[in-house]
Amino acid sequence: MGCPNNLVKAQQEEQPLLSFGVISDVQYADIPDGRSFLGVPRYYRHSFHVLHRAVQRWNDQKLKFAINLGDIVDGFCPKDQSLTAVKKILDAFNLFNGPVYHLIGNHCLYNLPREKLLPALNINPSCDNLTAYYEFSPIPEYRFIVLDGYDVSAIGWPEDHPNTLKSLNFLNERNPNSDKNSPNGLVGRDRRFLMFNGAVGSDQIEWLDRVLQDATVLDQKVVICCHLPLDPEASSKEALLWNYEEVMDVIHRYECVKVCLAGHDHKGGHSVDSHGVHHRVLEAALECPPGTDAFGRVDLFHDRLVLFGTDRLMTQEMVFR
Ligand SMILES: Nc1ccn([C@@H]2O[C@H](COP(=O)(O)O)[C@@H](O)[C@H]2O)c(=O)n1
Ligand SMILES: O=P(O)(O)OC[C@H](O)CO
Repeated sequence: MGCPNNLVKAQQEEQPLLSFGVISDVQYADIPDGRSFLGVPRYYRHSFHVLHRAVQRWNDQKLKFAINLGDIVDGFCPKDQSLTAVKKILDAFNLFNGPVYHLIGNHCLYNLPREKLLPALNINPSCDNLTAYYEFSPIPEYRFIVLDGYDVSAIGWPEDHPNTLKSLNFLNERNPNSDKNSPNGLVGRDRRFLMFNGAVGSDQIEWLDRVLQDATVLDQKVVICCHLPLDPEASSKEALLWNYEEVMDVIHRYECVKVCLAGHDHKGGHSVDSHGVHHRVLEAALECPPGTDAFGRVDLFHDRLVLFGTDRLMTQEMVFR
């Protein structure tokens, strides 16, 4: 685990309020190694071993919970094996001695429809509209908000669902390519208008606003989790949430949001935005060559959050404004 000396010292001096585990983009499939569209190697079978080692480490460290930032299975997984692959990954997560909070990603939705995926991931079991946003407060000082970045998207909903039709219209107006996953010709932040991305819908925006009001009243610090990154400085433009500006406008109305965690953009990244909010995109488990890892432990303090990364997942201290 790479860990600068001053962080080791800080860790020895002060006990965190709470520690939890993080991992993103396992994208497991029982298929040979491959590459991304841009040629980056992807190790579909090895990612299972990365997850397995993560869970062992989290148990050794007695972490209170874990967050999976999405994409547990890959879109190349043969569709008759989707359920088996999801079960294999969830069995590995279930070896963790604590709750695991899951986010959905585009690759999850390539494999299973929401009505199968959400119960499997124990997301919103009592919710009948198949949305995947929720919140939890593991200690009184902190609130975690999980956003559903595919709330409005052209994947994961039935073909004739209003969300699918609305999203296809949205993409047609912004991306002239016949392959709506191609950013060819799109410039700057407009390169995010791709089929493998999505948006946070209006109901979810209103809900987010209400939760942030409540957190403010309770004097809680907030960590936002979304599979899709929310800040262009932390991520490739191609990976951003379609309406990241709208979501960040809501977040910036409040002082309580300190950190946004994301996945999707496999190389990872970090930025501090104009309001002092940290954005940390996690390096993908899928892109770890055999024998290497990408997972982490996060320590929460009153004035900062420290991510201790293993191997390819970079260590990051995020001091609050
Ligand atoms: N620069 C790019 C990136 C992607 N695409 C398209 O998206 C698909 C998924 O990309 P992966 O990196 O996850 O393999 C890919 O098959 C392309 O259709 C693209 O066109 N240009
Ligand atoms: O996880 P994928 O395969 O959808 O890839 C997403 C891209 O890395 C976003 O830039």
